[in-house]
Amino acid sequence: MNYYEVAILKSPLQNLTYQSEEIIENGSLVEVLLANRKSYNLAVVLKKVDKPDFKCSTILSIKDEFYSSFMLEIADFVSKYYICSMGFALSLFQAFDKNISYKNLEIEYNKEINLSSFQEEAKSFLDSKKQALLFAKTGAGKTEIYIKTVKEILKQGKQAVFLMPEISLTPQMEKRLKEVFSTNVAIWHSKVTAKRKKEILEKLQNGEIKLIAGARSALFLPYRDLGLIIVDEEHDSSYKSDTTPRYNAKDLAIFIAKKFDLRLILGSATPSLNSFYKIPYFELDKTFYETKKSYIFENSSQNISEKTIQLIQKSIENKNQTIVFLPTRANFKHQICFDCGKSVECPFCSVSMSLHKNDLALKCHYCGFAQKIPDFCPSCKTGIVRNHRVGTAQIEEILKEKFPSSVIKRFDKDSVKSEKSLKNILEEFNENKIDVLVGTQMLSKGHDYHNVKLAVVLGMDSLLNMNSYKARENALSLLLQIAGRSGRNGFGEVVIETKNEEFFKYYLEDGSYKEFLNSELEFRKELYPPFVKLARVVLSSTNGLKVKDELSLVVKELKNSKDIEIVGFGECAIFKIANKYRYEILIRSKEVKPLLKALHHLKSTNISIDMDTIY
Ligand SMILES: Nc1ncnc2c1ncn2[C@@H]1O[C@H](COP(=O)(O)OP(=O)(O)OP(=O)(O)O)[C@@H](O)[C@H]1O
Ligand SMILES: [Zn+2]
Repeated sequence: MNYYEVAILKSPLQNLTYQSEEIIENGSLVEVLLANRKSYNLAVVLKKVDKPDFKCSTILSIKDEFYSSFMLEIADFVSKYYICSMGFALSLFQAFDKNISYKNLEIEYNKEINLSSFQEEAKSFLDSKKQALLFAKTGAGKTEIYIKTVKEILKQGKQAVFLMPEISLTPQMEKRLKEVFSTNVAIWHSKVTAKRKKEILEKLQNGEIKLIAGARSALFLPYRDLGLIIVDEEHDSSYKSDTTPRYNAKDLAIFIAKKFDLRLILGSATPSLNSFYKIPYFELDKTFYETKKSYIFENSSQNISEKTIQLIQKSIENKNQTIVFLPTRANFKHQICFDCGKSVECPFCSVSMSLHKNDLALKCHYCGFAQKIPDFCPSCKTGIVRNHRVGTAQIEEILKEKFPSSVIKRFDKDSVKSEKSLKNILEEFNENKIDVLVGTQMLSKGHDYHNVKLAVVLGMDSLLNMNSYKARENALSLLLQIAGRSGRNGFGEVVIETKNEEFFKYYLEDGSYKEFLNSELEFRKELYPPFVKLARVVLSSTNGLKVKDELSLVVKELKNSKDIEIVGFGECAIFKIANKYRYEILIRSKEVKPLLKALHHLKSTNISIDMDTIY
């Protein structure tokens, strides 16, 4: 009899030992039955072990799929670093199929890529390093540099993966990639249909597909011989998963590239401080097309100022396109009573209900609860409720009123619900059928439309004032990214409504993002990443008293752990979500080892751990 340690897929359970008459290779997918359960579970054989001194169940069947040693090593790292079961870590991956064999097909590429001399210089630098950061101004033409590099890697018979924030996987990008790589490229993200995914996996394994362009999950496909990982817009927080394991695909890409000696290119106009500090970079600060940009600052207390409206009007008259950014969706974020001053809160979460006029409803953006718009304040029953902090829907409404004959559309989670609606709206915008597009963060990411000559940025102050060590970095990089959508070919204007003109103006006009990063490094010394490791522990439960007691215990335990420091603990900024009371503890350490040691010790089903938290 043989004995094997196996990881149960999609399960928080620790690894278990099973027996089998057969010799099973490491990484094989098998079927097992869990004690006390009747349903079958998929599991992965990790290694052969000695006969244990307890009785084992037998492995029921061996499947045709397997996980490569490359995958097993990465999953092992994920489970240790991001603190989850091996079963959860392996569940990130798509297994190999034993029945598909690989053919090394020759590929012909028709489209020539001609880089500018500046782009060539950047590329030479990237070629000279195994892992490097392309710190390239918006509109510098990063994509072109990536494409040329990918071509070379594929010519060597290797594969490449090109990660992008999900929203950048637009028809435009797809078209650009297909022009060069035709059937050798596939797009991969969560909304691709199951049928198409199956087809992609097959073709990736038989050698027809050589390049995958995708969201963070594209990192976990069955690559036979990966030669290059590209992480575009590497600063983007959507690379961080918000469910267990809370990995960051960008950081994981760095780990994989270093561990397996692969080429890695991180790219951004506003690189994260971590990458800037750790990875050798090339600064490309020439845009591909001749461009000129002017910044206009407005300090107004209105939702959108008169002057901004006039600029939009001028832009419309000139037949140019405008984008309007603000960080809040819906009509208004807060409803506050005129009389008693209380805000209308979700009954299940400690957050304000947002006003959605279209649906005649107040909605909670955390749990989805919706209710009728109340006529009077629910607290004092008599006061009239006022609206606060304007959102995209309201700005859309204001602009539609002002410019009735123009086409004004909204680009946010409420208006873009499917891949199809995303494609449609971007296509319309590309074809100049939309005059003004009002949207949230989704607007800022990588779009390349040459007729946008005006970008309006609202609500930056609420981002800058957020209670996070990253608030300045997040606000400034977002502003630069949005500004980068305007005037990509020729002249562009950017209007910023803010009470923090000094900060933004300095780095936009006199200083540079690099200067900002350097000043931020000074500010974070000894205290914050990249100089220390930061982890966030969240305890949550519907039983508010019990979870508070548990918090005290965990804090005590952590205080006794060596070489780590508790930065702070208490109620989460949003104390209640979906009826669960939430407490958090922020921990830091100069070294990763003591931090992981302390975190691995914590045992409770109410705990979730966020290593390298981005909050
Ligand atoms: N070598 C080139 N040949 C032809 N066109 C190019 C070349 N380089 C860049 N361009 C064009 O310049 C524009 C900007 O390029 P791209 O979209 O790659 O910029 P980017 O660096 O990704 O910018 P962002 O950071 O704003 O997303 C695009 O329209 C692209 O087609
Ligand atoms: Zn709620």
